[in-house]
Amino acid sequence: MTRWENYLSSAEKIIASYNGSLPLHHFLKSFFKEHPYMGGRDRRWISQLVYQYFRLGYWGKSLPVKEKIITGVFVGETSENDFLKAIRPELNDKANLSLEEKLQLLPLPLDASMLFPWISELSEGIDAKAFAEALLKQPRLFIRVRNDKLQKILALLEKNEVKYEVLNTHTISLPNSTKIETIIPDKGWYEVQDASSQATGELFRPHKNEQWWDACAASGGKSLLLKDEQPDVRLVVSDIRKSILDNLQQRFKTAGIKQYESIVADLTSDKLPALLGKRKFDGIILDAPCSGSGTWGRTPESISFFNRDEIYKFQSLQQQIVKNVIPYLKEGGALIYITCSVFKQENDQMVEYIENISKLRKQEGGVIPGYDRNADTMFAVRMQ
Ligand SMILES: C[S@@+](CC[C@H](N)C(=O)[O-])C[C@H]1O[C@@H](n2cnc3c(N)ncnc32)[C@H](O)[C@@H]1O
Repeated sequence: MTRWENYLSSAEKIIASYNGSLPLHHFLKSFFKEHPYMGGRDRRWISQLVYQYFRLGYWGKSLPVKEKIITGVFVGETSENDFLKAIRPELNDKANLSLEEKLQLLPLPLDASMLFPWISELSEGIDAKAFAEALLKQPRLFIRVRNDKLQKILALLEKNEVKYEVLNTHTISLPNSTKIETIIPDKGWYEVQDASSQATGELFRPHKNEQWWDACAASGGKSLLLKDEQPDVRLVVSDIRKSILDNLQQRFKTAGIKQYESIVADLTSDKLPALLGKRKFDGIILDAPCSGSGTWGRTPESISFFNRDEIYKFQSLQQQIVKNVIPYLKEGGALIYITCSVFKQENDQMVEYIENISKLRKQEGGVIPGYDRNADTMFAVRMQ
């Protein structure tokens, strides 16, 4: 067997044994631990083959796994590569064709609903074809520039010959494989944060001395965005998981942010008043637990294992959380409702729900498409 046939056979084995219960990158990690003779290059290629297989979603279920892997590499890679050269040279010769042209050459037709079978559930404003086809490609890595370090960061990227793109004064798009932490040693200069996630911050607009609550803070991506916009907000962060708030603490320390209060809280619990007392906030960021369907370009295995009923489980959790959180908003205060979902049940229908149960009205926002720049697709609205 050649090296390339070995890669293909390992990828087939991994796909046959993977059942979706662990994230694929964890599963691959333990697979490679059990096969320590595989070097870095082997691991990269095998992982890529497995990911390209899952990027095709429901397409080609009747084909042998091997054929689906080869097709995944053919449609997903934009240039000639050693794998196709060795395994299917006639496809390698066509690797530079456009996606449209490549789709004409496939053994079976491929449309958006095969790549993403829940097209009818998409939020208003999402271009279904563009969204689904973007799933074929690995998303980019994005950083948010902090402390006016744009020029210094660009100089380092150029020195390291990284092909970057500056999207705006604080967002840089980078190849996914960029080892950013070795290129920019000072972690205070930037945050790794998806371009669409960065864009949610445009809705915050905090003022000096205001009191804000990041209610599902996790490791603090949105809180850091808020504090960088207005360092003088008084901030409360909470999450149901203590461990993730420990990560937040570490991240805040690195970013030089000291003033904030951290609370472990289950937002579905009736114990919330005991934790928050009579406080009222000028702004609440509710980055709700959700399906994560807007980020499946990074975890394409999710498409093969997702069950549609889960959308409604998330919607019901979001309704419960929203109902408990809104009473803590001051009269005239702003609720920033965010998800990284593309489903209308978690987005548009939640806005309707909030308007039905409260005096809050949507002021601005909606879907933040990521498919035009190889980023996640998110949803963010400002309600007041
Ligand atoms: C989308 S993530 C938040 C991401 C974060 N805002 C950021 O920018 O990095 C949602 C968070 O909600 C938390 N969560 C889930 N269920 C919860 C609940 N019942 N009460 C409070 N937090 C919850 C999860 O632990 C998770 O960290």
